[in-house]
Amino acid sequence: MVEQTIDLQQVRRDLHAIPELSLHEVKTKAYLKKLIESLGCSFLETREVPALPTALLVRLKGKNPKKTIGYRADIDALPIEEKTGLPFASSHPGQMHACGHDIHMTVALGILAYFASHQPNDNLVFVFQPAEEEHAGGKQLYESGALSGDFLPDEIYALHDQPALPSGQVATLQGTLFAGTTEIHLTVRGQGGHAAYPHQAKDAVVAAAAFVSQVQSVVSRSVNPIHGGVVTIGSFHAGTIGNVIAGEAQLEGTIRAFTQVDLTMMQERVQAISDGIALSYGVTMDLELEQGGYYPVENDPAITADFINFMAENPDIDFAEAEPAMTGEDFGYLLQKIPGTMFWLGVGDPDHSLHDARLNPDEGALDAGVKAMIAYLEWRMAENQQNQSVAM
Ligand SMILES: CC(=O)N[C@@H](CCC[C@H](N)C(=O)O)C(=O)O
Repeated sequence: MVEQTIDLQQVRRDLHAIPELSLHEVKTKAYLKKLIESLGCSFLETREVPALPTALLVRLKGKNPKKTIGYRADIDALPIEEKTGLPFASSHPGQMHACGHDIHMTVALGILAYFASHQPNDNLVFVFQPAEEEHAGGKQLYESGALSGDFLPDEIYALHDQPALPSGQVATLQGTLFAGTTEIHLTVRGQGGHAAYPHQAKDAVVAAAAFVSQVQSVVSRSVNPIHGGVVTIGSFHAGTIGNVIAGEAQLEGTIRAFTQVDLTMMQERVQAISDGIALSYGVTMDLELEQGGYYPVENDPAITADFINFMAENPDIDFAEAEPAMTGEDFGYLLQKIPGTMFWLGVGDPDHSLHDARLNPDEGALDAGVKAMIAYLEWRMAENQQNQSVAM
């Protein structure tokens, strides 16, 4: 029987009300820090990350540590105007926890609070990571060297909420769970002019529109259909008024695939299309393809087999095998460095997807997620104790 030592629903609502964009998670970090300090735990220490000031690492020293187990929660929000109408909706205009990172943080805090009052056998390191949605905070954190010494986990876990799954359901798979992604940042520069004299201008809207249309052929013509892939342009800004030809257009997008080989090939195709547009439309295409922060999320085979067996065999846990998804996650970068498992936690809102302004996760999932992870970690640590004593 696991008793919650913090009010999960209240914590989630507090965090939901103060969403902050990637690398600006100042209030969020202050909230996390205050709550963690209020636990008054004698075997808890925190580590700051000067290179990534909104990150926070927390270590619980184990009673008889054989391993250090990591648990990561991302803490940033999205530039979306919330449309849930909830009483605890975002108090920050144009910013929303529409990807459920408020849920991620609350589950992490629930696990942390439990082990702060029930000292674990192994060391536990909680990673509150900024900038998952953009700027590859996981990569930045790792490269800063903060996950080192006592704070370097032997294995690491993280969840992502999933509105399409029933509330509280845990789901994952052995192998690649999420795609690798590359952000697209494009500025098209032409020559503005009067709408009536297109021959004297270089229309950035027409060139950018051609780019948007032509990159659709990358997935349909260049990617093996059995492999799958995504090219989405999610943002397109240009022009000021209907009778002026725009001289500049700004586009943002994302390229996704399940393997680095496909991702690299797709990047090359997007680059080639961009070069071709520059030539044929007489514009400058300033194309930036962000590299390396969002690797495919590859679950470690052995650790994930143990995780799946435990979850599937536990009668108190609703477990399902997951299908791979085209979502990206910079936890994929951490999994390249530290073996571990990422899993979905169902939050039962099938009418709204992640990144929807109306997303309203069921809060019952918080308790289920915390209990499932506590049960798993206790079992895992007991196994570690046993295995180490047999080996000695
Ligand atoms: C789970 C989720 O929604 N993650 C984001 C990660 C963004 C990756 C990167 N910034 C990109 O846009 O390619 C997602 O959009 O899948």
